[in-house]
Amino acid sequence: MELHNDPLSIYLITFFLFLLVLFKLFQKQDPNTKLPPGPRTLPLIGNIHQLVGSLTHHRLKILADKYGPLMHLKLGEVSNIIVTSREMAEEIMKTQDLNFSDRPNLISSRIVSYDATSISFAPHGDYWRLLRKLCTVELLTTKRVQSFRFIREEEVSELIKKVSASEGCVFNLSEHVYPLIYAIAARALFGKKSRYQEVFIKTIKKQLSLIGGFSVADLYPSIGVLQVRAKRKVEEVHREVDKVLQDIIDEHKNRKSEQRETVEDLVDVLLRFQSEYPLTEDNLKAVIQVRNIILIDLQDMFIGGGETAASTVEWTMSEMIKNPNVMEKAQAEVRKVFGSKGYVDEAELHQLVYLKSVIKETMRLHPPVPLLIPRINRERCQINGYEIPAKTRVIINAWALGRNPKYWVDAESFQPERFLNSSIDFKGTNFEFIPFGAGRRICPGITFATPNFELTLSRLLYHFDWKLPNNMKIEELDMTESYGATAVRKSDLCLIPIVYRP
Ligand code: HEM
Repeated sequence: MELHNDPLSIYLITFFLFLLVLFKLFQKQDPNTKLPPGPRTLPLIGNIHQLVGSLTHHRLKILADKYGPLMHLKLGEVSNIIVTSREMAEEIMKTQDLNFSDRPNLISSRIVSYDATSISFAPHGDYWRLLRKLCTVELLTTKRVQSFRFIREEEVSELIKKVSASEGCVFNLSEHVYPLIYAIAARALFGKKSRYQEVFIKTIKKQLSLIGGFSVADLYPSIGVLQVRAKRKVEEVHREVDKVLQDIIDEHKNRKSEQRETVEDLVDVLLRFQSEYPLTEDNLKAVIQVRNIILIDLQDMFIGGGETAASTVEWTMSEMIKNPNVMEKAQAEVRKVFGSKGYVDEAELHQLVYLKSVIKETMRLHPPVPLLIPRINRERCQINGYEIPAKTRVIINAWALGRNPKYWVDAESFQPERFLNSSIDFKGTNFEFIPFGAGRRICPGITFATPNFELTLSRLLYHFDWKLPNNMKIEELDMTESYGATAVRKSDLCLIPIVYRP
């Protein structure tokens, strides 16, 4: 055809071939080509725009349905790998767990965790091992958790009194459950008479709201101005928390022996640990760290123990209201087990097999920390044939795993029966169900959290029948989640209690 002889056509074809060669060359040289698949990135923002519009864990699930269970997303300047299958989660948290045991160096976590010296944010290594050991042999042992039984029983009794006083009226359960769980954590940490309890709760909550979600400064670590601004904001709140923590520690240190309580609180344990810690002169760094251990563990325990357990109580009650047959069965079980005693205590909680399944089912659909805590890999590695460069952020979507129809029959429906006679548990070995994470960095607070929500729920079920207010239909109960580090209910759960009189 004449086209061949037309100079413009020749020019266009040559130009096109040139582009093709360039593209191929670019493809060969680009190390990103072996990254897991993901949506195309835009200059500067990468894939940030794809996360806008709804909650991050929801958006990530939609994207993973399209691009696969190991997906690459560039958020700002930072490469992220999003994990959404049981197999990939196992690869990260079991097979290659050691390599993936570090946490990213986020600006907020650096500041709130005393330059990443908390258990949650410390890099994997000797120092972190020391903190974990402190948890497993001192702070969060079954024996220690049992020693706080009287605190839980007293605090839950207070709640029950308040609910009874509101019989037949609308009772805002959310407004009471959060302070209850915080009060239990605070008493376990500081002892009964801490005048700092309320101010501590307030400042920690302010801090929590700052560290939730993605911060722009963390997405653009090379832009100094952003770092400075973010740092200033977080530091301001952190200074308040630091002051309260220091006051609490000083108060404990200065307490005379007759003022001490019979049961050691966790600050006492930490202080004792400090005095037992071998402090040598040439180990000044360790002295600073030991001070940090005390300060930071208080925060870890408090943040970990508060919001998460309270949201579990709130979601479990919400799901039971939405599924009245489940509520009836759970109530029948609690009333049968404790009927002869006439009250609920911790001694027989292990008998509540059905309620435990209800709690598991709630955590499957509403894991309190839906994206766990991000990790990074120390060394470059391969997963499923894909290349993962060193220091890539890894986000595991526990929320999506819990709703994947590949692992769960009728995945979106609330069926606690699926956990009856099943060995599936949240202890980190079933990677489709990991509300507490898994591997080396699994939550060390499971033993502390469990009696908090089990006792609260069983008493709420034993003493009351529950109704929705204003003739609301169960389909009308709003189940929207709010945005933040933890997936709590967006609207408060308000119900009408009717006292159960056997
Ligand atoms: C329903 C209650 C709770 C849930 C759902 C929960 C969930 C989690 C999750 C998902 C992680 C990250 C695990 C990972 O990276 O694989 C974590 C870590 C952690 N949790 Fe919890 N948690 C709860 C209660 C508690 C309690 C009561 C405490 C302390 C008293 C606590 C202390 C911690 C600490 C210190 C870490 C950091 C562990 C590390 O990085 O080595 N948590 N938790």
